[in-house]
Formats: sequence, C-alpha cells, structure tokens
Amino acid sequence: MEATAFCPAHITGFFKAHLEGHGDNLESLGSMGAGFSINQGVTTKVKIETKDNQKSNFKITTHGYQSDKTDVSQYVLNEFLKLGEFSDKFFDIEHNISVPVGYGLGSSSAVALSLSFALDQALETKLEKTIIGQIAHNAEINCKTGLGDVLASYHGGFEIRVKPGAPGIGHVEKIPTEKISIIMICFSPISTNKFIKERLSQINGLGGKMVNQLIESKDYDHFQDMSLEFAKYVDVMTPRMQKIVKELSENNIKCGIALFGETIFSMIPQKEESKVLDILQKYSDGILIKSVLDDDGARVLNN
Ligand SMILES: Nc1ncnc2c1ncn2[C@@H]1O[C@H](COP(=O)(O)OP(=O)(O)O)[C@@H](O)[C@H]1O
Ligand SMILES: CC(C)(COP(=O)(O)O)[C@@H](O)C(=O)O
Repeated sequence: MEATAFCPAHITGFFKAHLEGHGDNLESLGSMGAGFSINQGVTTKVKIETKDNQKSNFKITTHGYQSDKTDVSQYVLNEFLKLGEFSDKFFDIEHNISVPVGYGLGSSSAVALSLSFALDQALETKLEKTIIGQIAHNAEINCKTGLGDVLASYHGGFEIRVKPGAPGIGHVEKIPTEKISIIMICFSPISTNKFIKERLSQINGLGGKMVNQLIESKDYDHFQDMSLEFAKYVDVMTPRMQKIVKELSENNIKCGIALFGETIFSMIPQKEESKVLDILQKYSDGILIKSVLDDDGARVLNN
C-alpha cells in the first residue's frame, strides 16, 4: 500500500489570530487573513509495509530542504493510528520539501496536509476531504507552527480567509487573477512557534480590518501594500528587507512580506518578471524562488 500527495506552499500577507473558540476545540481555532498558494510545496509518499522486528512503527525521511523537527508529521500519523488496528504495520514516510523551512512559506502545513492526504489514500480510510484537512489543521495548531495555512492551502489560489478554522469550518473567498508570476527572496527564518508563544498577544485588530478592505478591493496590488503595512506593524522588517522594498518601490514594483520569515514576495504580471529578477538576483545571500499560483490546493497524486 503506497500513495503520494502534494500540498502547495502558502504565503500569508496579513492575518488576525483566533485562538479562542467554541469549547477551544482545535478545529474552530485558526486565523482570518489573506495570502496565496504557489506551485512549489511538499510532496509526501507513504509506503505501508508489514512490521518486522523494527523498534518503531514509522520512519520519516526528508528530501530537499530539511527541518529541525518532525513533530507535525508524527501528530498526523498518530491521528490516523487511532482510526483502526494498525499495530502490525510499518509506515515509511518520505517528505520532499521544495521550499525552505521556516521562512513564512507554510512548509509545516504543507507537510501536514500532504501527509494526511497520502495516509488516507494508502490506508484506504476513505475519510471525508474536510476531515483529512482537519487532521492536518489540528497538527499545526497543536504544534504552534501555523494557524490558517492548512485552510488556505487546502483550497489553493489567491485567497481571503473570511472565517477562521479548519477546512469544513473556516471559509475562504478566492480572488481570481490574471496570469501572474510570484518572485520571492528568502533571507532567514523566523520561528512561528516562538512568535505565537511570545508575541501574538501584542497584535490587535489590524489584520481583521485589512481582510474587510481586501473583500472590497479584491486587488493583489492592494494586498501587497497592506502586507507591507502589516509587517511594519508587527515589527518584522529588518534593514535588509527595508532596503529591498525601497529599491523595488523606486522601480514601481509592488511587494509584500511573507509571515513569518525574512522573506519578500512580489506578485507581478508575467511580462514584468525580468525587472524583478534583475533586482533580486543582486542579493546573492538570499534564496530566490520563482513561481506561479497553485489554484487547485492539496491533492492526492496518481502514481
Ligand atoms: N515534518 C516536518 N517538516 C518540517 N517542519 C516541521 C515538521 N514537523 C515540525 N516541523 C516544525 O515546523 C517548523 C516550520 O514551521 P514554521 O516555523 O511555521 O515555518 P514555515 O513558515 O516554513 O511554515 C520547523 O522549523 C519545525 O520545527
Ligand atoms: C502567519 C501564520 C500564523 C504562520 O505562517 P507560517 O510561518 O508560514 O507557518 C499563518 O499560519 C496564518 O495563520 O496566516
């Protein structure tokens, strides 16, 4: 039994945390906000074998960008283990992570959701799609690695999260766009876990107001302006980021900040791509990523 699934990386431009909800069940927690999913992300392959005399019942291998922990994957696996009698099974899990981990590109949510889809397929548990999403969402909330990324990357596209919560509870409004390119430069990671534990309480209503404004304008340039304002407000702008934002703006190029990371993104018409690349390529200490939107969201891949 074997299955592979993909989940796009997701970038948040601004958000409002919802960490108190109905009875505090994890599915009702999350965030409102806005962002977009891209066609790079995490591909997860699950192979289920018969357990021999291995000590553990699972092995997690990561290809591509590496991470310091795998607790998100373990949470998802444990939730599936509760669904049946799998004590004679060995789970060989392989994540292929094509975006850097910890830079605001939602790698942890893409790990969780691609694994949840792959496990459902490989185990033939035939869960409802929203339940598959809820398992991944709960892993993120539990490990404090994200709030709204699972809801967003479940749906894909350029989205406004108008109601917080896991798939099936939260709602997104997708904003249709012309064919645009996404260019990003990533300099250093910011731990979402640390931010949620230490600084989240200092952020108040701005993200919620921005959601309402974007519902009105539905415009990606407006989204980028608000993302910059939000990043200044939550005080994540470094001098290096300010310098690049200034240079892009002097060349009439809009950009925003990926939360939480020292990462700048620019959503631009495809014909302007080379202008942005020419500027960002000079900063050779950053990881440059060129992408397009993924409109489909997380999914099982046919092998
Ligand atoms: N299987 C996993 N793969 C990648 N990261 C994981 C995994 N399990 C837990 N994590 C944690 O999630 C963190 C990445 O999440 P986060 O800080 O939110 O960054 P990102 O913006 O990339 O989502 C990693 O540094 C790691 O501590
Ligand atoms: C911004 C964040 C809280 C974290 O995002 P990341 O660092 O990519 O895990 C996100 O989950 C959201 O709710 O919008």
